[in-house]
Amino acid sequence: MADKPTKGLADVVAASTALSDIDGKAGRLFYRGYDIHDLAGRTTFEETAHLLQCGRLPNRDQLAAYGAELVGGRALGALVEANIPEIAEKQAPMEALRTLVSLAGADDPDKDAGSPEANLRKAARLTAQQPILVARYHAARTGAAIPEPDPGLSIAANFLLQITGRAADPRAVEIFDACLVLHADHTMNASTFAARVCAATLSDMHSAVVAAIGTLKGPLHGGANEQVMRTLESLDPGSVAQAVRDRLAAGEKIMGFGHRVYKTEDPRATHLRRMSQELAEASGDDTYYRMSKEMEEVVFETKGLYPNVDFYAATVYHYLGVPTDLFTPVFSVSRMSGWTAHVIEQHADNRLIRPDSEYIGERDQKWKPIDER
Ligand SMILES: CC(=O)SCCNC(=O)CCNC(=O)[C@H](O)C(C)(C)COP(=O)(O)OP(=O)(O)OC[C@H]1O[C@@H](n2cnc3c(N)ncnc32)[C@H](O)[C@@H]1OP(=O)(O)O
Ligand SMILES: O=C([O-])CC(=O)C(=O)O
Repeated sequence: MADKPTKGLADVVAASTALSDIDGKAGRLFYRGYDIHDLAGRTTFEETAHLLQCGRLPNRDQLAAYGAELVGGRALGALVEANIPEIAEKQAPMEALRTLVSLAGADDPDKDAGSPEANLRKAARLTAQQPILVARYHAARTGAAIPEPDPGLSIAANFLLQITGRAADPRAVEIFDACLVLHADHTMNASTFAARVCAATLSDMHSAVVAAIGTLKGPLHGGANEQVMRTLESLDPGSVAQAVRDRLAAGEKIMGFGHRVYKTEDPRATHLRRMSQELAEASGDDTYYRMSKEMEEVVFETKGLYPNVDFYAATVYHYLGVPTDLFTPVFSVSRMSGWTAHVIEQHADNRLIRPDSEYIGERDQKWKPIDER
């Protein structure tokens, strides 16, 4: 007989990884041994993606080569191009991305290859294409003319350009770039685990990240950042504390709070809170930031819960001009770098992931013909 399961696999070690590490008690996060506090604001998203996918922080030559690969990888394939308009009309953003990335698998020049070299090329292309897919989806549904990707711009600068239609100011680009760095990888979170389960059957990288996108979408995971903004929009700025207390008393969860691993402040939230405050003050209307601070105080006072990465990311994206329903797609733009690195790592030392289950159903049932049931 199987052991009792741990509900939600809490504390179960499901994989070995050299990609990221969390100290949940101390509130620390590391990518390949580098403290997130040393990376955020000092290392670009491109450098971070190289660190995760290629194993080291790049020197100038390596970064130039990887950057050129990313710029070259931005071009979308024919099948994706042909289907963007209809998908934008019929699917919500995360559903659309799930479909478009699946189609991108059919367009990929390495689609029939699973070698380590092909996986690295696919990882770069997927990382390059994800922001373009979000922007092209948004343009198709709004009918807006979208600037062409600018080969001279970083992923962060190009994304803000394509989403808002104008060149973002350099500080906004720095902040958005740091957001991408902060969201890039996070040990065995649900979407990464989904990607690794898929990859461990020796399925291909596109299939694995499609599983991950579908998993990130849920409001208990990446979908929480959109819900945080919806909550802020639903509250009266004058009665935030009482409304949050009422919701908690009614047994509701407040999105953007709590975490399976962190028992103290999520180190990413420390950066995002600061960025949210800076952007709020620069915008001349800090209402949502002040409401967020009040929510944070009440949730801590009432439940002892800290904000997670999704809480202040919501107002940061809002102040940067990202539409609310694209917040989770923005998360996927960053996490694509981590998912693909995990697929590479899984394929490099693979064993099928197949846990056991505890049977809790009926036993010794007596079969009857259909007319006697
Ligand atoms: C990128 C990310 O994925 S970060 C997480 C994003 N998700 C969210 O912000 C959604 C809100 N938060 C949650 O639902 C949870 O805290 C999770 C999913 C993040 C972690 O879940 P778990 O580790 O399974 O904790 P679980 O949901 O069992 O919560 C434990 C207790 O804290 C409470 N709790 C946890 N989070 C919250 C919350 N946000 N608001 C109110 N109560 C909460 C639960 O109700 C539960 O209380 P109980 O023991 O009295 O029943
Ligand atoms: O680790 C988790 O469970 C969720 C999370 O914070 C992330 O994926 O960034």
